Amino acid sequence: MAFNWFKKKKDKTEAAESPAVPVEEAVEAVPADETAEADASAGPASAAPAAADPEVLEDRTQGPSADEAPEPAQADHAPAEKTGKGLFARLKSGLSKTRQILTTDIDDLFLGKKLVDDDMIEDLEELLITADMGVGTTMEIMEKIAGKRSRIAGAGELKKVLKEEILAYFDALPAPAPAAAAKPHVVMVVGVNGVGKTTTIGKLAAHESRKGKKVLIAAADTFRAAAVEQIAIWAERAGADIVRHKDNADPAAVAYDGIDAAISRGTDIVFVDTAGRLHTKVNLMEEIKKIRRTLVKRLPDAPHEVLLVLDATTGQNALSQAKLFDEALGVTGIALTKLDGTAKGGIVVSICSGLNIPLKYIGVGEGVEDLQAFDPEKFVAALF
Ligand SMILES: Nc1nc2c(ncn2[C@@H]2O[C@H](COP(=O)(O)OP(=O)(O)OP(=O)(O)O)[C@@H](O)[C@H]2O)c(=O)[nH]1
Repeated sequence: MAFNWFKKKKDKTEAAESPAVPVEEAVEAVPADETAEADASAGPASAAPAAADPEVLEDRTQGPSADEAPEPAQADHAPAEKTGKGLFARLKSGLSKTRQILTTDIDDLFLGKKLVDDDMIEDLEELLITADMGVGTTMEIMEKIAGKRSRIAGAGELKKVLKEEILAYFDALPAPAPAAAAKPHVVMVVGVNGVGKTTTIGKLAAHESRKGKKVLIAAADTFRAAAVEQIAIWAERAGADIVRHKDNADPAAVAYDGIDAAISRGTDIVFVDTAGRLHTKVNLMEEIKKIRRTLVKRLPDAPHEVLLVLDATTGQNALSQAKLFDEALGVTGIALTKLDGTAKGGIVVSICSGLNIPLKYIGVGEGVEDLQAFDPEKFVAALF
């Protein structure tokens, strides 16, 4: 069976294996103009913590389960949604652009047809690439589907097979390392500018606070003045402490003081915000590495997590960024934001198949409850 996509396979494999995006391009993925003034108004003002649902962000690798967690510290926060259904609805709505491709467009493939034919295989391949599953992953999935084509009668069955294949990638992921039972537990948050680091920290802080944890944020993104203001608002709303210095202070000093304060105050968890952009991008990694070394100086086993924030709308470039940050810092987990703003939600599959780093959180909107612990089953269910 010589399908056209098989003919194209060699070219595509070569394309997939071509050098990744150059380092500088990768760290400069988000044009400065687009995000330079992603100011405080984009943060808590428009995305005030509303839901007091401890399940929203249950981190499957650490701490007590949502059920075991103490009552939220801030009972006055009116829970927007208490049920898993509400969260799932949010997830589903956040993934609607990608679902349009994977559901509606697959339904369309079968218009006037009952069985999978060569044209359909070709069109499906295009759909998966469009959804940003990545060339290599798409080709693997297509091979499996081509092998099962005689058993696939109708769009429903095709989607079922696709779901199974996608889940197989998630199942093959390494189990996240068990969280260190350290106090304070230090999470260093990194990523290029504008991906959503500050916002993600705000959401995580709100979540931890609601679980009754004492949270401190070290505002070490001293490069962008608005970032400190933005994180300060999130901290206040989350009931978290904040350690901040003057604009353009040494970020490593802020990080050090943050850990220092956390130790003396008996803080449970510290989030260290970092800048995503410097005057010279060459120095970016050096500065972040310095922050890491400084954390170690004050607390030898810190940071306990290095959470890399990636923006789903940057597509495959996110993978290049992940490799770069991993080489420099040893990334322990990924938060993938802005899945709601893209039809390229297949990037989740690319990340899980192309990197050996657990995907811990996904962002499907700007609200606190829209940052969710990544759950493969729910994700796939929401996608189709
Ligand atoms: N739609 C949507 N927007 C998001 C999501 N996560 C973050 N954002 C928005 O992305 C924008 C940038 O977020 P920030 O948290 O400021 O990004 P940052 O990485 O801290 O930026 P720098 O400080 O410049 O490095 C803000 O407007 C956020 O509200 C998400 O999951 N969905």
